[in-house]
Amino acid sequence: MTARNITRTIIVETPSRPGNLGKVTTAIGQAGGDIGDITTIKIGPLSTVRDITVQFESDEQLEVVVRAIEALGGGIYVHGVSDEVLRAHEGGKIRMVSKLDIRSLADLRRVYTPGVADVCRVIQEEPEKARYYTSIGNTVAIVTDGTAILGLGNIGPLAGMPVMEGKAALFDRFAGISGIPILLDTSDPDEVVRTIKNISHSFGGILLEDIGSPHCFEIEERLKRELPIPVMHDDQHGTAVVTLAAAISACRATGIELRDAVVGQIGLGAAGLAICRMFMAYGVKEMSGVDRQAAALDRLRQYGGTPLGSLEELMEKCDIVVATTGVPGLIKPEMIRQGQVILALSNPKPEIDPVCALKAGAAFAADGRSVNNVLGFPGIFRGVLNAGARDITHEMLVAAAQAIADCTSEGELAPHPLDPEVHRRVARAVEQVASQKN
Ligand SMILES: NC(=O)C1=CN([C@@H]2O[C@H](COP(=O)(O)OP(=O)(O)OC[C@H]3O[C@@H](n4cnc5c(N)ncnc54)[C@H](O)[C@@H]3O)[C@@H](O)[C@H]2O)C=CC1
Ligand SMILES: CC(=O)C(=O)O
Ligand SMILES: [Mg+2]
Repeated sequence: MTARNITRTIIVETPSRPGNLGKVTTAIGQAGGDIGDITTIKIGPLSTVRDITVQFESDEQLEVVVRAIEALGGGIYVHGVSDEVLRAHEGGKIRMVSKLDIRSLADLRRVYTPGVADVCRVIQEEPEKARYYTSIGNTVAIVTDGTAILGLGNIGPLAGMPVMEGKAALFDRFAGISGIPILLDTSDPDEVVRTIKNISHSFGGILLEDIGSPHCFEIEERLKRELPIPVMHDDQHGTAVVTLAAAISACRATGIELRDAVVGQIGLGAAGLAICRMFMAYGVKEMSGVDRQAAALDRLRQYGGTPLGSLEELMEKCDIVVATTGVPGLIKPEMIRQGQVILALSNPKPEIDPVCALKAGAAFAADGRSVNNVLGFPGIFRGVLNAGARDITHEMLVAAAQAIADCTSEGELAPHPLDPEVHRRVARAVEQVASQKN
C-alpha cells in the first residue's frame, strides 16, 4: 500500500498503576507511531481508559502499533481504533447561518422583501454603503485551483476543499471573518484572474490558497494591481510572515544577528520564494537556495539570492535552513550542523522531524505544524478589513511578523496558535500600519 499520513485514535485500557501509560507510549513509539494528544476518558480504581491520537505512515504501521500494544499483556487492552479526523469532516466543517431570527411575518418583511428593497436602493445610490449594510466587508474568498494542496501536490480543487474549509474555520475562530471557499476548475492565469474579478464584488478580500508556482506569482500580482480590495496568497506571504517571526525569535535566543546570518532555503516555490523576498527586504544579506527546477533557481537569482550546487552544500554552509519542498524526510540527521536553526515547514510531514533535528545537533528546530501561516492570515485580514485598506503591503506583513515574534516566549520559535492574543496583536499591528497609510 502507498505510504500516506493517517491519524487515528487508539482507545487503550491499562491497569490503574503507575508505569502502564509509559509502557504503551514506548510500544507506540518503537513501532513507529507519532503520538499527538492523550486524553483520559475514565479513571477507575482498577483500570484507566485513554484516547491516544497517533499519526502513521500507512495502514500497515497502524496494525503493527496495535499489535505491539496488545503484546504488552498485563491487563493492557486496545478497545478500538477510531478515525476521528474523518468523523470530524462528515458533512463538512462550515456552514452559512443567519444572524437574524426569522419568526414573525414582520421579521420576514424586514429581512426579505419588501423591506430589503430599501436597502438595495441605498446601496444603488451609494455603493460604498454595501460595506455597512451587507456582510461583504467581513467576508473573504478562499480561492484555490488545487495545484499545490499542502505538500500533497496537484490533487485538484475538489480534493483540496477540506483544507479550504479548514482555513474558513480558522478565519471564523481567530478573526471573526466569514471565509467562503471557491474551487476553480482552471489554472490558466487569464481565466483565474477574470473569474476572481467577476466574483470579487461579493468579498472584502481575497485569500489565494494552495495555488502552485510559478503561476501563483502572476495571478497574485495581477489581482493586487487590478482589484480595489486586499489580496494575499497565503502560501507566499502568510508563510513568509511566520517564518520571519520564527527566525527573529531563534536569533534572539541564540544571539545571532539575523541580518548577518547565512540563510539557506530548500524549495523555492510559492512559500520559498516569498520567504526569500521577505528576508531580503528585512535586511538579511545572504540568502542561498536549492530547488530541483532551474526556473526556480533563476527566480532566486533575480531576487538577489545565490543558488547552491547541492542540498549537502547548503546544509554545510547555512546558519538558518528553511525547507518548503513538500518532500518528507528530505533532510537527513547527518546533514545537520551543530547549532543550526532548522525550519522544516512542509505539511503534512516535514523535511525532518524537529526532535530528530535537535538530537542531531540543531539549536532550534520546528515543523510546519508550529511555524504555520495560521498565525498570520486571520489577523492580517482582520487588520486590513478593520482599516478598510485596499491592499496588503510589505510594511503590514513585517508588522505582523514582529507582532508574532513579540508574542513568542523565550526558547520557543512560535506562539501557541490557539492563543487569541496573538491574532489580536497581529490584527492591531496590521491595522495600525494600514491606518497610517489611509
Ligand atoms: N508551514 C506553513 O505554514 C506552510 C507550509 N507550506 C508547505 O511548503 C511546501 C511547498 O508549498 P508551496 O511552496 O506552496 O509549493 P510549490 O509547489 O510552489 O513549491 C515547492 C517547491 O519545492 C521544490 N522541490 C520539490 N522537491 C524538491 C527537492 N527534492 N529538492 C529541492 N526542491 C524541491 C519544487 O521544485 C518547488 O519549486 C508544502 O509542503 C506546504 O505544505 C506552504 C505554505 C505554508
Ligand atoms: C499551511 C499551509 O497553508 C500549507 O501547508 O499549504
Ligand atoms: Mg497552503
